[in-house]
Amino acid sequence: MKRILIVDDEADICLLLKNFFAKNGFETDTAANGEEGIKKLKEQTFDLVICDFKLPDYNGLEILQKIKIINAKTQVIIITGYSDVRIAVEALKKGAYEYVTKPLYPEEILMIVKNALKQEAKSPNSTKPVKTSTTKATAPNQYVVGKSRHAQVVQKHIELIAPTDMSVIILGETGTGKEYVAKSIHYNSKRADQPFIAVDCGALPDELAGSELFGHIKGAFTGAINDKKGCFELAEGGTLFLDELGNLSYDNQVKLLRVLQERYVRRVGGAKDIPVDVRVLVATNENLKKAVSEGNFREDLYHRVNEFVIELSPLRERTDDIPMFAEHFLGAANEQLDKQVMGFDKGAMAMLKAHHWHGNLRELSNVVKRAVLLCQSDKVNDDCLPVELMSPEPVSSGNIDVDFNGTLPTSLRAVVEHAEKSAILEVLKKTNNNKSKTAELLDIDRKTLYNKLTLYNIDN
Ligand SMILES: Nc1ncnc2c1ncn2[C@@H]1O[C@H](COP(=O)(O)OP(=O)(O)OP(=O)(O)O)[C@@H](O)[C@H]1O
Repeated sequence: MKRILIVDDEADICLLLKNFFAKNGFETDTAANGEEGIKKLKEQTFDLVICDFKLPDYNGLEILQKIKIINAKTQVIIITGYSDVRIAVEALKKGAYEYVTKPLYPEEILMIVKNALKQEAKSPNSTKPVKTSTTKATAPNQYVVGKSRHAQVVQKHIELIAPTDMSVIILGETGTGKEYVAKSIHYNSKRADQPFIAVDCGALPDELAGSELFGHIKGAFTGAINDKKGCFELAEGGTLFLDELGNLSYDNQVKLLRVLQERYVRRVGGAKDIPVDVRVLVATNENLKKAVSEGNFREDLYHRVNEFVIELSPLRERTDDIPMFAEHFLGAANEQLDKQVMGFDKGAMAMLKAHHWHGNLRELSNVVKRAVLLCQSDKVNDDCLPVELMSPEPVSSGNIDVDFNGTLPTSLRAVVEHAEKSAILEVLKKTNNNKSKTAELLDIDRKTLYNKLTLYNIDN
């Protein structure tokens, strides 16, 4: 029986999840803070941890790091508020399996938990922060090109560059699809039948990076109990995708440059040069050029990998692509959740197009998946979308009408009331007169909202 640890300082959430997972055939335990969770993880083995991002003693990234040190095989799912999506994405980079946003829907977490545990069972090597991808996982028909001009240009570049052996730097914010582009280059190249190996250099601890990339021989360091191939050898004949290249230590940058120039690797502790034929694609969401000028990234390595650049725009700058991706994610979610949601109604699509999407396609995919899960009708409507999507800009006094038509207000109280009424009217408009959502966005309860509607003579 798989074992799950739930770490959350909200006793209700712990209890709800504990009972729900117990009913679904898991053995569960809970901890009210990070320290207690760590203690339990040291004493017992858990297959998976569901952990709140904001604990009284640790934040999600800190606790994630500690969990992975105790047992790198333990899958971690982070619970976060919607506004923390950017930090949650950071957690994914540091080895979390997935993040879920509040409010929690047990069915949604159950699905994620099952997938996480399946993946763990399938890949005995998952102790290593190395992701290997197979043809199946990247079937070209899952790749959406998009219809914006930007997407069309990117596609042209992929087609142009794929058949060559050139190194490519893929630039873009988190979740813009850099790894997808790398896979598309690989599967459109003559190396398509050979391995595609992805390494997240951002998740590689410095002391492990050399061995992960170049391999090691038995006895090279404490813990090197066997000879091990590195990613270059694993990718032989195929493509190696180095994500977050900017995070590689200077020392490993030197070694990497040597491999790229001389086309052989030497395992850590080894004396033999092993020839390698590997195409290297790299991605970064940092400004590598700036890192070079600041002396944090080797200029010679930068020039070596910079044979061609593909830059992916943030989703908010190519809103024409949103409907197509949303439909694609909807199809995937229908399949995964065994649902038959037909599409999005006008209001929901308008909200998707207006949102800022800090987490880009990854965030859109998660939002659509949850919407499909919650959807009770044939189309996704605004009720199924996170309330945060209702107000693309945070409600602030800057948005609120405080104009008294040139006359001076009679009292400070009148100013407050005027601002309050304007804020309520504005949010009601944005939510299509939905009282629950209006109250939620204004952070008041429904009763208070109704009192204020009466006070300010607002129709309801
Ligand atoms: N072209 C595409 N077609 C379909 N889905 C895509 C495409 N590009 C990205 N996605 C979706 O967006 C998610 C994030 O993509 P990907 O991992 O490639 O982004 P990334 O830029 O490499 O992210 P990070 O910087 O965080 O590593 C994918 O899991 C997939 O669901």
